[in-house]
Amino acid sequence: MKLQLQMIGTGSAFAKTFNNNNALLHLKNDKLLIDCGFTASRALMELGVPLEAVNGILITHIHADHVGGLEEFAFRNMYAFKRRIPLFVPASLATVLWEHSLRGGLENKAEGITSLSDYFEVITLEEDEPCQITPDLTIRLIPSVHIEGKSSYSLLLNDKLFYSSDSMLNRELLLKLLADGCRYFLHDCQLQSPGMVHASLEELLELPIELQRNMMLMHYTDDMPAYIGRTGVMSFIEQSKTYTFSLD
Ligand SMILES: O=c1ccn([C@@H]2O[C@@H]3COP(=O)(O)O[C@H]3[C@H]2O)c(=O)[nH]1
Ligand SMILES: [Zn+2]
Ligand SMILES: [Zn+2]
Repeated sequence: MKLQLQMIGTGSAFAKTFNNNNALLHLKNDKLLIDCGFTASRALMELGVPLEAVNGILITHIHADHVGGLEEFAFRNMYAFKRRIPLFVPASLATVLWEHSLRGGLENKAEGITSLSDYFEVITLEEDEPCQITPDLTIRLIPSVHIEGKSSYSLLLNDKLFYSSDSMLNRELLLKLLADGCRYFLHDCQLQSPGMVHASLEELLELPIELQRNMMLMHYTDDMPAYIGRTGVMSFIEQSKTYTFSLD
């Protein structure tokens, strides 16, 4: 299948000239948002995509640039669109997402609203088990190394496209995926070393060239333009542009 992927934002958590690093998948009958940060609804509006067109959301981990927009989606789906859309959440994060992030704004005991399931059709995803999202798209959660002691996940789409979300570099994993036939790698990239909780450009430039050839960089800081031409054969994925990936 041909996957149409549009980054509604490609910025790091604190970027101001780029939106939060969130992706919109334009599927045959669905629009699935991968992560929903605090800039997501404005980014969609600027792209001319009505909030109502998004009929599924997948969350990779609990940082505001990945979940900070969920409250608006919850309220608008409940009160304006009167529907519950699927929310794909890693099983390890389902309780935490409600208890530690969303409950403060969304709980309304007077109306009997006490859980995430009141707003969304919560579908929990298990690690390393492919989940059939649509008839022609599966997504597998791969635990990522991001913040010690906090669960976070990278994604593998149809075994062909790796989407790191937020992760430090895991060279062995990337090499194994490449050997197993993965064709595209979208990786977060901290332009200045050290990468801290992300992969740094310096580390990514040390990967075997056959991996770098298939690598697109995302989750970058505002000074990204100064790095154009300094990423070897790797390219920056551009905010707003729709890319087509062949996942057959
Ligand atoms: O132990 C920590 C925790 C957080 N941070 C910063 O906060 C940001 C949160 O979103 P992010 O995961 O996109 O990027 C993170 C980093 O920029 C960090 O440098 N070290
Ligand atoms: Zn992030
Ligand atoms: Zn993060």
